[in-house]
Amino acid sequence: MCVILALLYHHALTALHSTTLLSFSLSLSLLISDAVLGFMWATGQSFRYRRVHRQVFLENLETVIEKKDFPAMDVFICTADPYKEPPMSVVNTALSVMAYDYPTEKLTVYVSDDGGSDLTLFAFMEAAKFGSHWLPFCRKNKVLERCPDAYFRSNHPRSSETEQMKMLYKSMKMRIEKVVDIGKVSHDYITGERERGAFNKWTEGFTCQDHPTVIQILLEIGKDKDITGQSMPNLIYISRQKSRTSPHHFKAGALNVLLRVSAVMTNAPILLTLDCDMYSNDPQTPRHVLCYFSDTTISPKLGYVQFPQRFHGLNKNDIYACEYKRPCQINPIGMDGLAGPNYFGTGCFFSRQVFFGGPLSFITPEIPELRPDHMVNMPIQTQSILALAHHVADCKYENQTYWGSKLGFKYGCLVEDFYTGYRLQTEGWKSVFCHPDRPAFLGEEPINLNDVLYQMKRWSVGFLEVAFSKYSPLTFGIRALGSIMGFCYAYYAFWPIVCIPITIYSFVPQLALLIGVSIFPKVSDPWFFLYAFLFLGAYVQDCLDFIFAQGTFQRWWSEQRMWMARGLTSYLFGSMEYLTKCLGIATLGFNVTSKIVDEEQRKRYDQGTFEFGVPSPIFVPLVMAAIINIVTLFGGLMEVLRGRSVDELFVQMCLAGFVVLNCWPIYEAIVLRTDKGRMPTSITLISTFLTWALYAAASLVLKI
Ligand SMILES: O=c1ccn([C@@H]2O[C@H](COP(=O)(O)OP(=O)(O)O[C@H]3O[C@H](CO)[C@@H](O)[C@H](O)[C@H]3O)[C@@H](O)[C@H]2O)c(=O)[nH]1
Ligand SMILES: [Mn+2]
Repeated sequence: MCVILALLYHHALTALHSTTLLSFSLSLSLLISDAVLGFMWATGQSFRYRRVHRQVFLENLETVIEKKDFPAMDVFICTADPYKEPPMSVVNTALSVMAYDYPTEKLTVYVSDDGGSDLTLFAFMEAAKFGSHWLPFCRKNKVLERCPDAYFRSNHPRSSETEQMKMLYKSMKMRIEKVVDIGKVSHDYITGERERGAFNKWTEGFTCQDHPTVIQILLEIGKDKDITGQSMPNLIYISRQKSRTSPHHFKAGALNVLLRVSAVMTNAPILLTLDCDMYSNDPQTPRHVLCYFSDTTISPKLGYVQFPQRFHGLNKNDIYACEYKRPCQINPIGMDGLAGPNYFGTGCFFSRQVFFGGPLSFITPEIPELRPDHMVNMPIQTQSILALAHHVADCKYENQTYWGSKLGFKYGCLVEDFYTGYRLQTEGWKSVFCHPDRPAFLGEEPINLNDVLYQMKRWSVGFLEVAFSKYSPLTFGIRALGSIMGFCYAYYAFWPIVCIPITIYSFVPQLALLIGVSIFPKVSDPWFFLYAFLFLGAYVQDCLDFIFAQGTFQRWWSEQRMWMARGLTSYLFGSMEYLTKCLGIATLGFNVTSKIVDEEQRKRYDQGTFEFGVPSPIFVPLVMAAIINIVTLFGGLMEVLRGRSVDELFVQMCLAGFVVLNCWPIYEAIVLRTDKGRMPTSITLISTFLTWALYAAASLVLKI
């Protein structure tokens, strides 16, 4: 803290004593940059005060609550587009939770299809049939991997029974993929009358933005049995009504419809929200959660139990730093000692109560059937229940209600998860971070750079929406949660503004060097040690934190590289998009991340090669930085060869050298590679031109 303050003081002093406009603006830009970095450092400290590691003792659970008293659970799975989120993968996710080691008659799986696609519905009809074989198979063989795809990919025991299962799985997969390929469910794929009826809703004029509600009960507790005669869990397909004239609030809107429909149909006190690609990797997970919900020392205020997002299929060095170790695994431990971790949007078990006001201030929903204490005592297929379910899924239902503001998941932010969790905590709810050794859920991350950067751009916009809303963590948050917890949320909400220092440090000292100005202290100057200390201190600490959390050095290197890259791309574009939104020029949308995998891309990804390929504008600032830094490095070397002292340019050259080291894959993609993932020539040309223009402008300013 002292060193950071000293540095800021140094910048302020140089700015005040500067004699020209140029040196004043240079010092000012450094002052702003370091102030932002200092702010991030300071708020980041809040994750270090009270770290808590929790452990459950599953063997004691049934001494506290008997199995017959286990609460019912409703699972929500969201999907939004059959072409970006293959129905086969959604089906796998659903099957993995349907097969939970939990009384099946207490389990309901709701699938929300925002894509309004008959392909997804078809896939789930197939899944319902396959499930009646899969569930008893898992129980009997005590299978750990209950996601069929993961199971058959893994090293499973071979027997005639598993082979038979595999055949069944493959034939289901083939049918689903065929239907998705053709793009429509043709008649020969539909077997029963009931099924045909379901597809009748897809009439002329049914589009994903404009269609009536579809609710289809695919499996019903008590009625549908698996092949051994045991009850199947409920499996319910929902595609809420959509209309071009009503806002649908993206995922938060979908979840609120699920909240209401499930209240009408099953009203389980515990809910699990899952993204369509996050399959369960451990059938014991609901029992872990019960350990917390039945712990009377924490339970009255316990709002949710969050599991970390963990991913499968990352390459060895995780080149795009998609493991998100810090936000998903390290920081929540720090928040757990305070009010508890933030909500990640997936892998989170809620108490239904939290969606109806604070722990001490219940807010009554419009109709009594939605109350969390309402008892459902009719079968879900009852006419009146179905009618009410359709009613609450209507796109106009929420008009003039508290949904999205005081009830349910909160609207108005592209990271509805972060915002909702934050608001729940400010209402007084606590949360718990549950991080067992065996990952409870495994998800997917994009494997090409463009998708990775745009995903982070969406988050950046969302974070800024929270940062500058009336619920800003720095004002409202600190008041409601206390300063340390408020800082934790501020750290995330203001995260995208690191684009300011990153952009400045990638261009300004370099341009200065190219026009011959030295802006950092000489090596012989005592202020130099300040720089050396801060740089080494920050990087070494960062690296150690990462490695102590079971990380590797290479993955840390990727992470710090992507931090830099995101600063120039996602955060920068996100901040600009947020600004244009504030000015009323643009409207924001939730672009679903594609989960489709191109085989060639997958191969390159597995080899650890960066994937550019598409001429995307988001690459431009990144390539510009790569170009200017390498030019600066050579320019600096020339200067030194011509006799200028290294002393003066040392810091600037080190900085350029460090960026060049990080940008190595970009130079490769521009110059050396010939595969489809190389840098598109148009991006290289545009970036070169813009870099040159920047340099020309900078030299012009200097002449004035
Ligand atoms: O209009 C929409 C848009 C998205 N989704 C679903 O939301 C989930 C997350 O979407 P994805 O494109 O995978 O976003 P990610 O960036 O990978 O997701 C992270 O960030 C989101 C917020 O931006 C959170 O909602 C997620 O839980 C979190 O994993 C998916 O299951 C989608 O099907 C909907 O249901 N309706
Ligand atoms: Mn996702």
